[in-house]
Amino acid sequence: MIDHDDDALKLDPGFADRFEHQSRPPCQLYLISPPAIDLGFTDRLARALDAGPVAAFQLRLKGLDDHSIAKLAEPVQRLCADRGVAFIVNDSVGLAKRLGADGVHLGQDDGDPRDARAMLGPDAQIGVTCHDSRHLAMEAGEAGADYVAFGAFYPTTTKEVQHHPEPSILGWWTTLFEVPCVAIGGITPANAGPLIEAGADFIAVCGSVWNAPEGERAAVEAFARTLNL
Ligand SMILES: Cc1ncc(COP(=O)(O)OP(=O)(O)O)c(N)n1
Ligand SMILES: Cc1ncsc1CCOP(=O)(O)O
Ligand SMILES: [Mg+2]
Repeated sequence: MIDHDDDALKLDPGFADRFEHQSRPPCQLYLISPPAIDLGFTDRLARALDAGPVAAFQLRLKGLDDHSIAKLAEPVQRLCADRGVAFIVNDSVGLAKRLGADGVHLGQDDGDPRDARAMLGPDAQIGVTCHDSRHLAMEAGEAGADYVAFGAFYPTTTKEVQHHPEPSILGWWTTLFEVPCVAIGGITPANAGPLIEAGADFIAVCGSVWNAPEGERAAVEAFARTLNL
């Protein structure tokens, strides 16, 4: 078992087998939906996805029940599928299953990744929020997460946050583990550099794309330049 003291960082032997020995693919963009959308959102999403490489899109609609989200999801999911972008559902394993999504993102109160795996199967992408905690990240890795997410690195108005990791947590993770890590929270084309250099496998972004004064197309183009894509 993992020692519950972050400073001790003791790993079980099985998990240690997943130590990193190879170079990693370049950092990619993970786009998160605005907290609320309407049926016209697909035009904006198409502009964003056509502006540069986007590895994954997360449907994160807070305050709606699964049935309402399912109705909004259908054209969004089709658009992602047409462009080869992984479609990830936030919070709800049941909704991810119902929609046949590519994966689900789980916060610390959104359920156990092992239960999600049992419901969604081996091919599902399961991500887990780990805030600023090495311990939570190792727990998520042990539980079979496909990525761990650290944040919020920068001030954000998209979500009330209590944890602010240093970029060095990304380097620590990538030095030790193969499971990809996602950096999130207030990331813009202008401030993403230190997170990419520290080792983020993905940068997850919301407000800097959907609230960009110059529009979502220009924002994704700017991220593509920052990422050298
Ligand atoms: C990629 C990614 N990282 C973190 C989160 C936050 O998840 P959670 O802590 O469950 O908070 P809500 O997003 O549900 O408000 C995320 N959604 N995606
Ligand atoms: C969902 C979430 N989890 C931690 S910060 C955050 C908000 C990300 O949105 P933004 O890119 O606008 O800060
Ligand atoms: Mg959540």
